Parts: sequence; structure tokens; C-alpha cells
Amino acid sequence: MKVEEEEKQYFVIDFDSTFTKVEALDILGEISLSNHPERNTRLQKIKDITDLGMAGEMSLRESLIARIQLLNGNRAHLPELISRLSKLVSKSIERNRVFFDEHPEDTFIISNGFKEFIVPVVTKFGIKADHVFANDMIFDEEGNIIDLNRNNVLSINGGKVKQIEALKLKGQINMIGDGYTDYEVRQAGMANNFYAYTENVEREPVKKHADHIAPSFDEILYHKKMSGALSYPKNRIKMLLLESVHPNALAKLKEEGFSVESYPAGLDEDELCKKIKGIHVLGLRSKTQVTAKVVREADKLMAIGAFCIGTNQIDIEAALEAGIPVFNAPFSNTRSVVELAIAEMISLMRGISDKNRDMHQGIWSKTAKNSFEIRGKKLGIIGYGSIGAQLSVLAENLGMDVYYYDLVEKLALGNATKCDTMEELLAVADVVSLHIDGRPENGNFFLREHFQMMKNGVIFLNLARGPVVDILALKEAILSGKVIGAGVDVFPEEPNSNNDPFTSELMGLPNTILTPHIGGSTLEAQENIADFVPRKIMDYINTGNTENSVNFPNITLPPLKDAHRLIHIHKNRPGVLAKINNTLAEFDANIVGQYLKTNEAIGYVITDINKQYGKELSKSLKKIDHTIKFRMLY
Ligand SMILES: NC(=O)C1=CN([C@@H]2O[C@H](COP(=O)(O)OP(=O)(O)OC[C@H]3O[C@@H](n4cnc5c(N)ncnc54)[C@H](O)[C@@H]3O)[C@@H](O)[C@H]2O)C=CC1
Ligand SMILES: O=C(O)C(=O)COP(=O)(O)O
Repeated sequence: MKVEEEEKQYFVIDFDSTFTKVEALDILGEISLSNHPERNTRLQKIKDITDLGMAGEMSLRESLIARIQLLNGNRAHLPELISRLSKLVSKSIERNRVFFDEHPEDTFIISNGFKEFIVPVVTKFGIKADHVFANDMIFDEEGNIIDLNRNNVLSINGGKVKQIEALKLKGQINMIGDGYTDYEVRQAGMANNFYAYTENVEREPVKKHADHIAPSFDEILYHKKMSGALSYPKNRIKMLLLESVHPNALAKLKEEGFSVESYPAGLDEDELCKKIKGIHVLGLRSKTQVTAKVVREADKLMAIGAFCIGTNQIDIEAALEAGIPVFNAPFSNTRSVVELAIAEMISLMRGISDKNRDMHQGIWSKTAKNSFEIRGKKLGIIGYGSIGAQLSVLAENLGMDVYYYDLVEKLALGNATKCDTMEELLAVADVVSLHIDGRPENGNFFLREHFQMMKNGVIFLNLARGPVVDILALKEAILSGKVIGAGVDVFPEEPNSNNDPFTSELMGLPNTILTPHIGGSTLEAQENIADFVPRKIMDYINTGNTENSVNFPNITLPPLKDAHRLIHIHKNRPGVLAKINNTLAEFDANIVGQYLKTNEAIGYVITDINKQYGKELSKSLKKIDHTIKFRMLY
């Protein structure tokens, strides 16, 4: 009997900023002061007083009374307050409703807030009204809130300690809260554990004293080895975002509950090999190379997000073989690159960069020499993918004659002319613009012989990838006058960050616009990317969806309902699916849906099963020959 009592777990939860996302008195103020002339100043004062109380610079009772006086609250405001608070329950508490329903005897709310609004909010979760300990409001005859019950132990400092003591709970007491008063209970020896709850607010001094930091209720249940709403707490999924990914992406992923760390620059292979340990999701842009070595060193990696179009910086084959899907943003910065290409064509046709430099040096050189309109000129686009095709449309609208060349068959947009060979294109083009991708075979793609095939006096643009062009051959072509203007945005060697120096053979050449790989660097593009890529990553983590992955078999899955989802990634060998299904049968798992897709390297099988099945199912599925990765979702 004794042993059982000792093992009983009690969860004592704070209300403001823990059970709910907000401080209830702030919300009451928004309601009660809505038409008050001093609304804003009073609301601010209420917040300041809350902070003073939290910091221990004002006694609890003083701070409660001061807030009551500022609030002008009335009983009539309570229904709206309760309704608003019910919608502001912390996400992970909401998600774990079942836990509260199933543990009414073990859950308590102890708060320095007021029962009048706490009881109606928490009892909807199955928490018992007589398990709520909080202050009581005093009303006058008109229903105005004029005071608090000063005999209530929770209206004084140290009240939570006394309250818990009075409960005489026998078992493990887990104190969960965001404030110092919650920690005090542990400090006084009245709780076995203090979880600093950081889902809504993070207070460093409180975190410092915690036995465990809990960014969500899922984390507490996981830590306690109790079953919760999620198979794995999201805060345990670590994401590393490199290269100044737009802050919206961070915000979105943090909001979802993931642990996200960001870094402004790219990392080289050795640095990344160290940093990648323990990381579940890696986000990067065009700079950081994810080599096979990095993939090997990645012990936890589940997915890679390229927050850009190109994925040549990632060894996507190595990632595939390791069961790691790669996602990118295939259309998010297309338009930005095209606009830069158009701007450069016009600028180069008019010698703007040199003229601008001269003017800044006090040189006035008004001339029409080597200055042309782009209208009527022949634009040769090499690589007629998303960017090439978009450029084709806009250039044609500006009156250019478009020619294009691509490895694969592409629909000619508008009046564009397809060329069967590069030679054909180079023989006619006045402007040549490269828009092929950076696959390894495209290294040293555009060479001296290609410049030689061009007409004299052409404009040349590379906004694709640096290693694609023989840079010395381009330099020669510029110096010889073959190329009378060049726009280069990408280089064989690019600095890791804005703090590192840049150097290139092309520096100082005439009518040559050099830009620091900014084709996709517009606010619009970065915001689009920050919206698109996190959605793909979250979808994969939360549901197993691989739609739009650049290396994985693409499967669009239905949402998971009333089932457990088994995600099995294995080498594409005959018989693995049969083994999975035999194992499921062995453990009495009833299949409610199964989805399978393979590519040349891997098989991706998703099986939804009823929630009742033999205990060791996961272990057995992991042991099936050729398994690369396995996880379960619910
Ligand atoms: N400067 C910058 O900031 C940016 C640069 N980029 C670069 O632009 C590239 C193209 O982007 P998208 O048009 O979206 O890609 P895409 O994949 O839609 O188009 C690439 C096209 O090039 C063709 N291609 C590939 N190799 C070829 C070859 N050797 N000869 C002829 N055609 C070939 C492909 O068949 C495809 O049609 C990206 O892969 C990326 O490297 C993309 C965005 C921004
Ligand atoms: O989208 C691409 O492929 C780009 O080249 C843009 O790269 P960035 O995100 O600016 O490093």
C-alpha cells in the first residue's frame, strides 16, 4: 500500500500564463475598461503591477488590491471574461484534454487569481471545482469588485506553500507554473518537482530554479512517462536554421512548439558536422553544403529545408539513402530573380554601372555610344525552367525576341523560339541569360568555346550558379569586347557571411555588374519562402506528408483521425512491405489505411492502425531488415 501511495502523481497547475496563455486580470481590464477615458494608462499600470508582483518588488496582496482598484470590474463582466479565457487556454493543455478528463483526482489548480473565473474555465476540462484553490472576489451591492477575501491564504505571499501543505497530499507533487510563487512551493519542500512552464512566458529566474523546463504540457507527460496527446513533444524536436532565414519562419516553427535555433551565416563542413548532432531539422539557403559526411554525422536528422530554390548544395542522394526528405521553395523567389535579370539587361545595355561610377567621381560622359534599347533585341535563355520561362514572358512584353534552349522538352511560351542546340541559340542572341540549375554535371558548363560562339558585343548574365561558368573565360570575353556587359550574381566561391571578404577575377571589369547573390533576396520572396518551407516541414513531421519533397517519393496523406500512424522508411528491396504487414498481423494491429510509394532507393510506407495493438510492435517494425527509419505518430 505504502509503495502505491508514494508513486501516486499529483499535478498542481498554476492558472495565469500557464493553464491559459494570458494573465486573466489583463483581459478583465480590457473588458471592464473598454470605455474608460484612462483605458490605456490603466491597462499598462495593471501589467506593470503584475510584473512588480512577479519580481517580488511588491507584496502579493498589495498588487492584487492595486489591480482591483484600477480595474473598475463588475460581476457583469465575468461571463465575457470566462468566455474569452476559455478560448485562450494554452495550446498543449487544450490538446491534452483527455489527460485531465482521465485524472480528476490527481489534478489541482492553485492560483493567486480568482475562483470566480478560474472554476468555470477549468471545470470544462474535467478538473474538479473543489480542486481549485484561488482568491475570492468581494462585490458591493451593485456587483462592483471592490476587494478580495483577505482571509484567503492565497492572497498573501507564501500562500501557495500553505495551501499545498493544507492539502496533505500523499504522493509525488509536481508543481507546474511560470512564476516564482510556484517554485516557492518546491523550495519549501512541499513539492517533489517544479516544472517551469514556458509555453506562454519565459522568466529566466524561474527557469533557473526549475527541476525541469516544460515548454508544453506534452513535455511534462513525456517526462513523467505518461501517455499524452502527442507521440513525442514538439519541443523535443530541435531545428537549426542557418543563413539568416527570414524571422517569420522562426516564429512559425516556434509557434508550433518546436525548439528553434537560428544562425545568421552559413557553416562549413566541419562546423556543420559538429552542429548537426542532435538536430532533427536543418534549414539553410544556398550557401551551406550538406555533404554525405554531414549526413553521416547527423544522428537525429529527420528533414532538411532549403529556404531557397536550388538544392545543389545538398547531397540529396545521401539524404535519401539516410531516409531524410529534402524540401525547398520551388517558386517563392522566381519573380525576384527575373526582375533582377530584366533590370540588369536594361542597365547593361545603357552602361549604367560605369556611368554611375563616373558621376560619383565627378566625370560627366554623356554619349549614346554602346547604348541600346532592349526592344527588338534577341534574348537567349539557357535553362527554360520556372525562372527561364518567367523571364521569357516578361522580356517578350518588353519587346524582346526570345530564344531558349533546355535539356528537356519545354513548352514555348508566347512567341518564344525553341533552339535545339546551344550553338543555335548563341549564334543569334544579343543577350544570353543562364537559368540552369546547379546539379554537379552543370559545373563548368559555359566555357571559352561558348563565348567564342557568341556574336560580338553581347550582354551576358549569370544569376544561376557560380561554378556553371568558367570565370576566366568570361573575363577574357569581357576584356576582348566579345561581351560588352555582364551581370553576375553568383560565384564559384561565395563568402559564408557578410563579415567575410569577397574576391573575384571579375572585380573592376568594365560594364560588369556584380551582386552578392541577391537574385532571391527581396522581402516578398523571403516572406514567401518563410511561409512555404516551414509548412512543408511541419506537414512532414506532423503527418508524414512528403508532397513537394525533392528527393522522397511524394505522398499526400489524409489527416490522422482516431488512429496511430506508423511511418516506415526502408531500402527499396523486395518483400519489405510483406514483412511489415506480417508484423502488424502478429501484433493484432488492425490496418485502417495504408499508403506506399517507392523510388529507386527507398520505400516509404505509411500505415494507420487502430489504437489497440501488442506492446512491442514498434520495436519489431524497427528490426525488419532494410529499415532505415521508423517513427510513430499520434
Ligand atoms: N541568384 C539567385 O539568387 C537565385 C538563383 N537561382 C538558381 O536558378 C536555378 C533555376 O531555377 P528554376 O528556374 O526555378 O529551376 P528549374 O529547375 O525550374 O529550371 C532549370 C531548368 O534548367 C534546365 N537545365 C538544367 N541543366 C541544363 C543544361 N545543362 N542545359 C540546358 N538546360 C538545363 C532544366 O531542364 C530546367 O528546365 C536554380 O536551380 C538556382 O540554382 C534560383 C533562385 C535564386
Ligand atoms: O533560391 C536559390 O536557389 C538561390 O540561389 C537563392 O539563394 P539564397 O537563399 O539567397 O541563398
